[in-house]
Amino acid sequence: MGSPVVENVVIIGSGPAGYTAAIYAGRANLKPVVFTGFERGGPAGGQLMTTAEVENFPGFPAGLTGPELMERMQAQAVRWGAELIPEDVIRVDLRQRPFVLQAAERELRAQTVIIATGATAKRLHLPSEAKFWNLGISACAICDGASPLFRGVELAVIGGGDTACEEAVYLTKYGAQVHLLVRSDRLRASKTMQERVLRHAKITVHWHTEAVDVFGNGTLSGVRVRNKQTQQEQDLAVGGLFYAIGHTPNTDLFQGQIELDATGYVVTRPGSVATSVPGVFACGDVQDHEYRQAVTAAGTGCMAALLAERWLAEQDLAQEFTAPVSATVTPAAANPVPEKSAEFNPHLTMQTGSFALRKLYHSTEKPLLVMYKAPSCGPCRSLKPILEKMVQEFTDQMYFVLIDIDQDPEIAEAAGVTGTPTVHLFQRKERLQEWRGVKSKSEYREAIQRCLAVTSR
Ligand SMILES: Cc1cc2nc3c(=O)[nH]c(=O)nc-3n(C[C@H](O)[C@H](O)[C@H](O)COP(=O)(O)OP(=O)(O)OC[C@H]3O[C@@H](n4cnc5c(N)ncnc54)[C@H](O)[C@@H]3O)c2cc1C
Repeated sequence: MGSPVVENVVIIGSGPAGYTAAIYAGRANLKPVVFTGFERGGPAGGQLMTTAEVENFPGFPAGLTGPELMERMQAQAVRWGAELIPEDVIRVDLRQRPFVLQAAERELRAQTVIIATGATAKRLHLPSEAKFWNLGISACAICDGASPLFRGVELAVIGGGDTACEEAVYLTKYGAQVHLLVRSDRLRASKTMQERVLRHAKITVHWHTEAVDVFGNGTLSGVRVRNKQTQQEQDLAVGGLFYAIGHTPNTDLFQGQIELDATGYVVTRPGSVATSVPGVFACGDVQDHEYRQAVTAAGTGCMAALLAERWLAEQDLAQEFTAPVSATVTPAAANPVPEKSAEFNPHLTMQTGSFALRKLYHSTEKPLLVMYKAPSCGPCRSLKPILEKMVQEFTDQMYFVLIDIDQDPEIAEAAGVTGTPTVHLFQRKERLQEWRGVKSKSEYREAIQRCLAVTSR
């Protein structure tokens, strides 16, 4: 047996930093491999998958949505030969060479590693937070704001920076009134953003205010807040609470193997993206607590790929691949679920819309997997092709129905959907399982296999 393949460069993460590194490494004929991430450090595509409008990325004068921008970057990386693996890296060994990276379904060896794992939204850990997580509390207004739970009710956002302000403005589309809870007497957001918030008729800013706990009956019905100056507490009746309180760098994988600073960010050399381990480079938010922008992440992604290329050449380790540049982007699944509901055809495994769901719920004996998504939900965009691909393993043995909660709010409400993505697995009208958020592919697959095993008995 020959020795296993050693990759030139493996990139961990698929935000602006990871995809830019992939574009540059691809153009250098290094055939980069990208672990896009899945669940552990946020969705594939990174933080911009949870934002509605990106208006400051150069080259798009009219702005575009975060998911659109990330789809474009992904397409460009694929065009230059990057191989995308939709898995989380769960372990790395940077002490041996080649470096070893362990993911859910494979182990890779690499001459160079580019860390582009970004950052994850922080939680407050209020006493009753876990009870209402996804039942009224969310860390992503852009993903969950459109859910029926939040329509026409009062909502609260915690935070005083750009994210909090952006989310408060966004939520005014759905909520009756939005309360912005700010710990100090000022907003840290950009001037333009501050003005939009302070002038908005549907936003009330509560200064010197912190959340103490949350309450409700099944779903969230309020938040107890304390005025930090007077120590007085009061209940704010809200049906939704959104956290926008900052991020933690996704570096737990690298603890003890590369130099991290006191807050967990990767330390890179001044003016460079080289880390304390030669051949390992870090780019984007994982090494930047100052700028944290898509364009700076992309800029450092470029630097990481150029330095990786240089390092491979110096060590005489580069293997060049001259694969033809593909003209088109490969869709994630060969037969994606149609986005709009067509006429119901029971012979198709993939279905869309409430009519198909009602029909199949009442008539089929086969396992029925239902995914609820929202148009602006980035994690939904990552999960949908993964489920589509997985469902193809069970073609004709099951059904998969996609519900857009914006188009079919009644059925989402009847199903108790409080955030997206939510996935339900039914068999013979019985709901066997519910998943909120993105889970590992094996979780969905194993549940379907259990269903099919029962059917065949
Ligand atoms: C709500 C919001 C709005 C924003 N709006 C703007 C804006 O308008 N303009 C702007 O310039 N910036 C904006 N930003 C900031 C911008 O999103 C970030 O600066 C940028 O996404 C950072 O890119 P990144 O590639 O470093 O990391 P991220 O975008 O955080 O991507 C990290 C990637 O790493 C992956 N990952 C993590 N752990 C693992 C693992 N163990 N294995 C495999 N993969 C892993 C994740 O899945 C993800 O793909 C916004 C951020 C937020 C939250």
